[in-house]
Amino acid sequence: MYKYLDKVNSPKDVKVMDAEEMDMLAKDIRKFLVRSVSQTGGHLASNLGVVELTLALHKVFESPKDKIVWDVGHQSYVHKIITGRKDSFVSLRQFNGLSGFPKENESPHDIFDTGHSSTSISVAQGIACARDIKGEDGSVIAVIGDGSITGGMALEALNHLGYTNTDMIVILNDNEMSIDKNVGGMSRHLSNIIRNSTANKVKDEVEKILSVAPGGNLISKTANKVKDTIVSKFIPQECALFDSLGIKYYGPIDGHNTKELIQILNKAKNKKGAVLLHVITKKGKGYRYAENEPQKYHAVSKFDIKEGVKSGSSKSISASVGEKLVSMASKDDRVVAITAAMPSGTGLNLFEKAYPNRYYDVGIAEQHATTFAAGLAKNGMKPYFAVYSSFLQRGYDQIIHDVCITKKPVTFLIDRAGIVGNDGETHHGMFDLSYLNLIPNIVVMAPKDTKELNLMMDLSLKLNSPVAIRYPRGNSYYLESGEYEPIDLGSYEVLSSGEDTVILAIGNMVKQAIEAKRILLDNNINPAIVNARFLKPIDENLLNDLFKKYKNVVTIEDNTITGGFGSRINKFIIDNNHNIKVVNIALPEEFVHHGSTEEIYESIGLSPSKIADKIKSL
Ligand SMILES: Cc1ncc(C[n+]2csc(CCOP(=O)(O)OP(=O)(O)O)c2C)c(N)n1
Ligand SMILES: CC(=O)[C@@H](O)[C@H](O)COP(=O)(O)O
Ligand SMILES: [Mg+2]
Repeated sequence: MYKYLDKVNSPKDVKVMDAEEMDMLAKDIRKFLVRSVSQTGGHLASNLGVVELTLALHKVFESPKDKIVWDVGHQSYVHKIITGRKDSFVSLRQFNGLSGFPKENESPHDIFDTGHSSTSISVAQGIACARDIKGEDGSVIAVIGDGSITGGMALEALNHLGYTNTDMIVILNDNEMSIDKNVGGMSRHLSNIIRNSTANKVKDEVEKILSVAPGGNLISKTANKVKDTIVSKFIPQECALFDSLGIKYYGPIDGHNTKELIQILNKAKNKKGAVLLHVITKKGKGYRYAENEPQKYHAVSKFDIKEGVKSGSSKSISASVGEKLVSMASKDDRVVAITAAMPSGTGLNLFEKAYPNRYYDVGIAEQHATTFAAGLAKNGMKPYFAVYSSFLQRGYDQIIHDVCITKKPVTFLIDRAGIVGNDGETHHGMFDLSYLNLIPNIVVMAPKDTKELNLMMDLSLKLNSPVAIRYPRGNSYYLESGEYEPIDLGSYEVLSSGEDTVILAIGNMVKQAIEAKRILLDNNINPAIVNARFLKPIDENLLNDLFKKYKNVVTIEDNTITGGFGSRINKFIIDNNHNIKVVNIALPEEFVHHGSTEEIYESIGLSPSKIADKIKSL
C-alpha cells in the first residue's frame, strides 16, 4: 500500500536510504499520518511539519544510543512510526492503545515521557551531563518548537546550557506557530532571523573559510577559541542571542530539504559544545487544509479527509466562559483576560476580539501569567487567568507566593479539570482540588453545569480575594431549565432528599450523581443529592444538619482521592464528632491512562453505574 513506508520497521531501514528515497518515504508518511489521524483523532499539523526532520535525525543518529528528546511530544508520531510502532497506529490515543506522547514504557526509542512543554532542553542537558560524568559517548538531541522555547523552563535551560557548554544539540523547530499564533519577543526575534536569512550565511561562510585556514581544524582548545572569537565578530545581530548565551547557532535551515538537513546534522554531530540548529518547517505540510489552518489541525477529532475538519454545532464550556467574560468586561472595565498560549482552547479568543486592550497572551508561561495577574490586581484590575488545570501546576509557587499570601483578587478559570480523555496522564486535571485545598485565602468552586459556572463568575467579580473556578473539558450542558438563583459564598444546594445516604458531589460529578441515583431508584435505594459547589469555604451549617440526619455520606469528585474535596469533608466530620459512615469516591492515587472519558470513568469507578454499585454496597 505504501511503497517506501512498507519497507520501514526500524530506524535501520531509514539509514540505508538516500535523500531521494527518504523524500519518497516522507510522502508515504504524510499520507499515512492523514489517513491514520483522520480515523483516531490526534495531533496532526505538527507531525506533518516534522517528517523530513525526523527522518534525517534517524538517518544521522543511532537511536536509542543517541538520545532524541521531543519537547511536548505531540510531534513524535513520525518517530513512533519509524521506530516499529506503525502497525499500532489504529490504537493511537485509544484506551489501552498507543499514547499520543513519548512513553518510556512504550519503546526504548522514547527517551523521556512528555506532554507539558519546554522540558526537553533540561532533560537532554541532564542526560548529557550524566553521560559525561560516566565517561560514556553518544549524542543527545532536544527537539523543541518555537512556541515551547518561549516557556520559562526552556529559557532557564538555555541559560544553564550556555554556561556548561555541554556537548549536545538543540533543534529549534520553528514553524512560526504555537497552537495559535506564536507571540512574544522571542518569537519576534526568531522571525527576524528568518527574514534576514542571507545575513546569517555570512557567519557560515566565515566559519567555512576558517576551517580550511591553517590551524582552523586543529582540535586544540586554543585554536578553536581563536576561531570562535573570529566567527563571533561576523555574527549578524539577528542571531547573536544564542551565540552570546554560549550556544553555537546555525540557521535558518530548510526543514523540508532532506539533503541540507542530513548535512547540517552531521556537522552538528561532530561539533564540541552546545549547538542550536534553527530549522524552519511548515506546520501542516502536505495536507492543504492543515497548511491553511494549522491552528484548527493542531489537535483534531476524527474527520473526513476530503472534507476536512467540520466545526461541531455544540458550544464548548470554554467558549461559554469566553462569552461570559466578554459580557462581564462590557460592564466592568477592570476585567482583564490572560492566557498562556491557549486562546482558542480556553475560549479567550473571543475576548481578544472584543477587548484587545484588556487581553494578554503571555506565551507558554503559566508562572509569569500568575504573577503578572497578581501585579494587575495590585494596580486595581480584576484579572481572569484561563488555564488548563494540569498546566497551572507550573504556576503553583506563584499562586501561593504572589496571589494567596498577598490576597490578590485574581480569578483562575481552571479549564480541563478532571479527566480530559485521550491526551492521558500528563493532561488530566486531577490534582487541582488537592493542590488548592491546602492554600489559605483562596475561594475554590466547581459548578454543576454551565449556567452555574456563569453565576460563579459573577460571584468572583464581587469577591475581593483569590478565586478558582474549575470546570471540565467538553460541551456546555445544563442540568435544569429556567433561571438559577445567584450563589452565596460557601452555599451548597440540596438537589434531592432521600433516605439513609446523602451524596455530596462537586462540580462535574453532580451530573454523575444524578445518573447514579436514577439507577439506584430502580433498586429501591434513594440517596439524597447535594451540589457541593465549594471546596472552600464549605457549607458548615448544612453539613451539620445533613450529618445528623443521614447514616452514610458519599463524597464524589473527579480529583485524586488524596487531599481534595473528600479529605476536607472527612476532616469536618472528625472535627465536629459526627457519627456517620463515609465513603470517598474519587480518582485513584495513581496516574490515569488515556482513552475516552467514559471508558476511563468506567475503569476507575466514576461512571454512574460504578458509583451506584458502591452506594448499593453500603
Ligand atoms: C506547560 C504547557 N502549557 C501549554 C501546553 C499546551 N501546548 C501544547 S503544544 C503547544 C504549542 C507548542 O508550540 P511549538 O512548540 O511551537 O510546537 P508546534 O505545535 O508548533 O509544533 C502548547 C501551547 C503544554 N503542552 N504545556
Ligand atoms: C499537546 C497539548 O498540550 C495540546 O495540544 C492538547 O492536546 C490540547 O488539548 P485540547 O484538545 O483539550 O485543547
Ligand atoms: Mg511551533
